Order: sequence, then structure tokens, then C-alpha cells
Amino acid sequence: MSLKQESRNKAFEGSLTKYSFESTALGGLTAKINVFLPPGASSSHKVPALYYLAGLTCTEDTGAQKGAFLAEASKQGIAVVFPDTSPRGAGVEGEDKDWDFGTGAGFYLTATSDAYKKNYNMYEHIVNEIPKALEQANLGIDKGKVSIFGHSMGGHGALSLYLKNPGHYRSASGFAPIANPTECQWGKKAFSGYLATPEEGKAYDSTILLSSWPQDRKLALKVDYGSDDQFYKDGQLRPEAFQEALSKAGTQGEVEIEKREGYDHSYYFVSTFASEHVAWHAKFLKV
Ligand SMILES: N[C@@H](CCC(=O)N[C@@H](CS)C(=O)NCC(=O)O)C(=O)O
Repeated sequence: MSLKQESRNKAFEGSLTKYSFESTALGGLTAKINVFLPPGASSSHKVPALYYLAGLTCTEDTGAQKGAFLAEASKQGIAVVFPDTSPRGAGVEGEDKDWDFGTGAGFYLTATSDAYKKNYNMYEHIVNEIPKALEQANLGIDKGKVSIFGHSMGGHGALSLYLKNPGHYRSASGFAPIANPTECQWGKKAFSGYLATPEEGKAYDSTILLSSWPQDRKLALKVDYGSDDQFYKDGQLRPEAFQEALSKAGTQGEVEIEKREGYDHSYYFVSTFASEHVAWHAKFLKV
């Protein structure tokens, strides 16, 4: 599994490089990732990494181009890894029919339904495969210092991957995350298509996962959402359910959930709070 460099751009005194590689997790399809390295990162000076998971209809380019994360990442000396949002070209019938399912909508899970299980394994791709590929390439990323954040479907990915793997990620944050997917239309559609039984979706629902977080481990979670976000108003995000589950779980740690007045679901919202999120993660990544 070797990385092939597709392009490289200097940015904020560091570099943004697009790589492709043959992904075993995605059934042998070609996967693409963007990797931002801050100035000075090298095999003899390894830096922490923040994974950014994008939302429905997005690619590995969306966060890199529109997220406004790179200036703060450069300042903090943190790498940012931008994976894609689904496998591309699996050839499953119906995967390109809707914008909220199939291509561009992998939901960061391990598919178990017959049609999707060969390729739709974004969970394995993000949690294990990409870190391994980056380690093999010896780019200067410290595999022991990793955090994760994301937007919308990617916010669901960030929170659920963090909660499913206590100790693996140091912190997780979401911009308008789909925080309770078993109870919203996007999540129900994804889980009924990708999973053999929709019941299995509970294992990817951050609101449900909170109750199994070990009591002796501190949480590091941050969530922002906009009061004028149409998808929030439509009940797709459900941050209140997440907040209620947090209070019930009673788990200690650093948790910030904020409703941002007047903001919508777009990258104007994401980029407004981008630096704040990167700086927040830096506190956990740089100790
Ligand atoms: N295409 C959808 C909207 C999808 C959407 O808003 N996707 C969000 C993530 S859930 C996004 O980030 N889109 C890309 C962008 O804004 O650049 C629609 O027609 O309503």
C-alpha cells in the first residue's frame, strides 16, 4: 500500500499534498487523501495529526480548500489529513442515484449489507488504513498523537469514531454534526442501505455511544452548530439529544457545545470557527 503523489502545493509555509493509493478497506478501489504538513515536519521531527472528515456530497478537497484550517494548523505545528467521504466507482447499482446516499455519503461505517460490504468500509479506511499508509510513507506524522473533527456527516464520523475507540483519538469535534443518526432521515437511510439490519446503526450513533464511554476516562468533545442551519431545523442534526445523553452519562472531561446565532450549514459557518477548533485540538495534541 504505497502512496502515489498526485499534486503538491506550498501553503502557509507548509505543504498540501494529494496522494492516491489502492485501498484494501475499500475493496481495491483507488482512494485519495490530502495531507497538510506544517513547516518543519519530517521523519526526525514528527508532528501530531488532526483528521478532518467532510460531509455529504464532499470529497478530500472540500475541507482543504474551503475549511480555512491550514493557517492555524501551520501556526500550531499540526498536520491535517483530509480523507474522501466514500469509495469512488464501486459500481453498486443505485450508489449514484441520491446525493445523500452512496457516492459522497459513506457515513464512516463498515457496511454489512450484501451490496455494499465489499467497498463501503470508510470506518476501517479512516481508523486504521490511512494512518498505516502515512506511517509507512514516513512523512513526519506522529501516529500516537491523533485527533479528529468533521462537518455534518463528517461530524458524525468524528464523534462516533472517537467514542467507539476510547484512547485512540485525543479529542473530537464537530461542526453541525449529525449527532443522533438513528433518529434522523439521513441516518435511517444510510443505515438501512449499508447495514444488514438497521439495528446495527446503534453502534455508530454518537448519542447512544456516550453511554458506553468508560467512566474513568475524561471526554474531550466540542460541538458547534448554527441556529439558522436548515438541516438542524429539519431535525437531521439533533445536538440537543446528544447534549441530553451527555448529561445523563455524567462523564467528566472537557465538553463544549455551542449554538451559534445566525449561522447556517455552509462552509461560511465552518470557516468562521475553523481556527478555534484547530487551536482547541492543539491543547490535547501538544501535551
Ligand atoms: N447537495 C445538498 C446539500 C448538501 C450539503 O449541504 N452538504 C454539505 C455537507 S452535509 C456540504 O458541506 N456541502 C459542500 C459545500 O458546501 O461545499 C442539497 O442539495 O441540499
